Amino acid sequence: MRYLTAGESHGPGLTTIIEGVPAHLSLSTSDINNELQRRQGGYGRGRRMKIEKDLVEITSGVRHGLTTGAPIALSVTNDDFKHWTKVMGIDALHPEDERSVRNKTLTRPRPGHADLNGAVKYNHRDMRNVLERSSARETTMRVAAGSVAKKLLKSLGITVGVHVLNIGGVKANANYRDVHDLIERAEASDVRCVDETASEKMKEAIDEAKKNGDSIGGVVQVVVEGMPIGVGSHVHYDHKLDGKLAGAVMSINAFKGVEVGIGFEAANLPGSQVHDEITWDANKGFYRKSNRLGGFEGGMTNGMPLKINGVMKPIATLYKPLESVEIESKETVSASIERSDSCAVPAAAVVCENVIAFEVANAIVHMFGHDRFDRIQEAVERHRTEAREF
Ligand SMILES: Cc1cc2nc3c(=O)[nH]c(=O)nc-3n(C[C@H](O)[C@H](O)[C@H](O)COP(=O)(O)O)c2cc1C
Ligand SMILES: C=C(O[C@@H]1CC(C(=O)O)=C[C@@H](OP(=O)(O)O)[C@H]1O)C(=O)O
Repeated sequence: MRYLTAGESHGPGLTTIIEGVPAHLSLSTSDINNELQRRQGGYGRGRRMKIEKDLVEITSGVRHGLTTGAPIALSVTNDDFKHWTKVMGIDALHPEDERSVRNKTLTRPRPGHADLNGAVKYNHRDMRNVLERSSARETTMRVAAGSVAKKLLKSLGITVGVHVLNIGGVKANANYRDVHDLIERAEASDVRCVDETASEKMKEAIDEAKKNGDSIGGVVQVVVEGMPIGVGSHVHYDHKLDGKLAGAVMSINAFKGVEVGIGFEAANLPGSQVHDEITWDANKGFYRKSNRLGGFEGGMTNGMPLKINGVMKPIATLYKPLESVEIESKETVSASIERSDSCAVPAAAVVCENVIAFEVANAIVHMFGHDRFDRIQEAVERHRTEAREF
């Protein structure tokens, strides 16, 4: 499976086309809308999310509630476009609209954003041409594509959840029974954190950053339970699933690092405290007593829950802006200020969950490869039985 996205932040709307989704998978608009709604929420979001009501339109690839095997095309309207019709118009600029466009022209690049690099690359004197596409508004469609993958995984008994581990240095005590408990508790929290005490402190940290015209980042953790053993590959670098997941996480706006299992902590510990001992039981087959390696060995799943952490840097647009240079006059100035979130970690957690779901589902379709979802279901069940009896 693969997908492309298109759309500008304040343009008419956003689109994705997903190719390779097997036929006969049950899929409804509400499966997608539920995920889109989750992405819009979370403490620390700015005013934009009050303007938008992200609702998907499925325009191909689904009939009578089932996928057909054809490309699935999804679109979401930008409700904010009505305030931007002159600035973001598709037709050639009309002279009487020039003033409105000039008012929104971006010439003071924001450190930490794509503004300057994109402008030099494409020779844009108005960096709005860069901002509009580099904006995380695009993650709406990544979540839409991921929600189709999540539906596929759910139908195979695989559950994906996410929670926030750290916001601005406030760390959560990440105790949960299983992924279902994690989901219930994280979704009940304004910051998607299972630790109620830490949730309150995280909210205070967000308020404090906002008050100071500053921003904060954090760490999110995606957990995937129910994975069959051996998904991914040890034989080709580009089929190693942990590598694919790391790439997917790093491709999210503002994500600067990825950890699998205990991640960077492995550098500080001896092997005896890192590797997960192998054990066997007549009912379960092979399993591990611990899960420090986050469900991966040799680029493949080992049957334990997948645990992937993503690190998000603080939001780049600052209401107390950093120093920059005006690109025409070359004068030292304060960077441009755009309406902004003060912390998007709880929202970005949903993006992280969905991009991971897409890669995991893709690896499953690759391994159990069929055009028909019912055949994939049978093949996964057979594989689970064989693994148990191995
Ligand atoms: C869900 C989400 C919301 C974001 N909201 C904002 C925002 O309101 N303002 C901002 O400057 N950056 C925001 N960002 C981050 C920027 O999009 C990101 O820093 C920018 O695209 C540059 O990419 P890079 O940080 O990966 O280099 C957001 C990111 C995500 C994932
Ligand atoms: C629109 C979304 O997030 C936007 C991401 C974003 C950025 O610079 O990445 C900047 C802000 O855009 P605006 O200036 O229009 O408020 C966020 O609101 C969204 O997540 O749907």
